Amino acid sequence: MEIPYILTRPGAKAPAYATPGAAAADLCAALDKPLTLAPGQRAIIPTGVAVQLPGPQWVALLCARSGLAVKRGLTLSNGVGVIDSDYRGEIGAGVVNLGEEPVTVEPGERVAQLMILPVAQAAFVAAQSLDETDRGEGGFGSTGRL
Ligand SMILES: O=c1ccn([C@H]2C[C@H](O)[C@@H](COP(=O)(O)OP(=O)(O)OP(=O)(O)O)O2)c(=O)[nH]1
Repeated sequence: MEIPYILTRPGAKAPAYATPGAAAADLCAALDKPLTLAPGQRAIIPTGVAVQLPGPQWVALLCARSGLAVKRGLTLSNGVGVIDSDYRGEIGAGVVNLGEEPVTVEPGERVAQLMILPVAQAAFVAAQSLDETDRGEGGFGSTGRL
């Protein structure tokens, strides 16, 4: 499938799959100078990319890059970003430094990855009861640790 995009800032980079067959395309920091986040500090990093999804049956999910998160402590402050199909603005990466050291993001550095997925347009229907399952209401670790 083709996803039209525009670059909204000078120096912005197009979304790009790091390897053929990768599930998500990397987005880069459209910064004009390095940005340093202190431990615990949050920021919105502009990506300089706006996309046009084909319609409401599609969503783009903005996900953390695991290396950045695991090695340097920089992850997405909102967990996963939901990019609605009707959104035409620049995609921003809300980040937080969860580490104990300052983290510097360089201009052009890959900061997040964008995954395109089909999505169900569900109708939520109020009901009197829900059908029974083996799990029932068990959750939050109800099956134990091992
Ligand atoms: O990490 C993100 C998450 C969202 N967005 C953009 C695209 C999305 O379509 C829009 C709104 O996101 P969301 O619905 O999560 O925001 P909200 O906090 O519920 O506010 P809104 O009232 O704008 O829906 O913001 C981003 O650029 N990056």
